[in-house]
Amino acid sequence: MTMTQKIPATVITGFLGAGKTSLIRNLIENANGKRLALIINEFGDLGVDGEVLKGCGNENCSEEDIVELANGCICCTVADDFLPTIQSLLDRPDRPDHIIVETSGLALPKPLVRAFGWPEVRTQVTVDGVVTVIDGPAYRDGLFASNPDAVQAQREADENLDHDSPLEELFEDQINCADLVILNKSDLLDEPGLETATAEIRARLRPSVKLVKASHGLIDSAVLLGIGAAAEDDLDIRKSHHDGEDDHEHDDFDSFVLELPNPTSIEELVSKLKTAIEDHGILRIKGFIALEGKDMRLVVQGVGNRIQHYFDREWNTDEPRSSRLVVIGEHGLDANAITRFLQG
Ligand SMILES: Nc1nc2c(ncn2[C@@H]2O[C@H](COP(=O)(O)OP(=O)(O)OP(=O)(O)O)[C@@H](O)[C@H]2O)c(=O)[nH]1
Repeated sequence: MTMTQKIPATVITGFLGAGKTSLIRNLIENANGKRLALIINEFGDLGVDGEVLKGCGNENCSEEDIVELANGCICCTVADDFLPTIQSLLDRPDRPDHIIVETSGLALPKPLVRAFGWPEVRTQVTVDGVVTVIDGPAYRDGLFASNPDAVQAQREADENLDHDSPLEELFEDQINCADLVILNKSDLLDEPGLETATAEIRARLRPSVKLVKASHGLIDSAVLLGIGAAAEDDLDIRKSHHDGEDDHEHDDFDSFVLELPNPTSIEELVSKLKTAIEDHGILRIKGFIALEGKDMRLVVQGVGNRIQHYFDREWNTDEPRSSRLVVIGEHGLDANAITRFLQG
């Protein structure tokens, strides 16, 4: 009797805008004939990542193979969202060769990996590897480091406090869970910057964890897939700040969707967005813009103060030509002020 082989699944994690979607897009295009199924979880409900990936139009991964989970962070909705989704992929007559799960940039990977250990899943699927994508320039600029002054002040006020910043905690949870870490956006770091970042990150990883550099998520699929970690079996070595907690919240972060009047100039739009990002400490901004007089849809991607934009396709006749952006930042983001400024 032959045993049915478990389907390998790769969990892709990494902070907002680190390059997870770019990595997956590249993987789809270089899958060497493997049929991939994607489960995409995004913070903010515009579904930008799903749209970008569906835009690939690749036979290794058709639109039906892409499932979007938009009800909040996957780590909090595993039972309601993730498990039924995995089950429905497994019930298909044409099962995928490999499942890729893109978590939202704010998700803790460990609760998701734990879900793969649930009895109904573990007999059929195994976590081939947890891949953590790091935004190189954001790391260099200290986004994930705790603020030493603030920590000292807290320590003096109460020595029992958890001293880490929310961004640092999340970063640590994401790298602690990894089997493979990708230092992405290498093109934006100089050689000494790359060396420093590599050495510092290396020192924080378990010895068995591989660290590779990449630009635009370009990684050989042979490095990415086939790690064979069975991560669901060794959760204990993957330390989390939330170990022992039944539940956790994402209330360190806020997000909202903003509708803009359709702009007439890309340059003006980008300059306004940059001002808003700087004035309000926005971490991530992305969405679709209907530029006046253009039949193409404009995709806007902002990570920190870096903004990219490109036309991806013509507007469909049955969709409203409107301009909508999702805005994400740390808790306390002033949605009203940002909206007033960008709509004005
Ligand atoms: N210069 C440079 N830009 C990159 C690189 N990788 C990704 N980007 C850009 O960074 C932005 C965010 O990339 P995504 O792949 O959408 O990042 P993500 O991690 O999926 O983002 P979220 O799903 O919002 O967390 C896009 O504008 C990308 O084109 C890179 O290696 N170098």
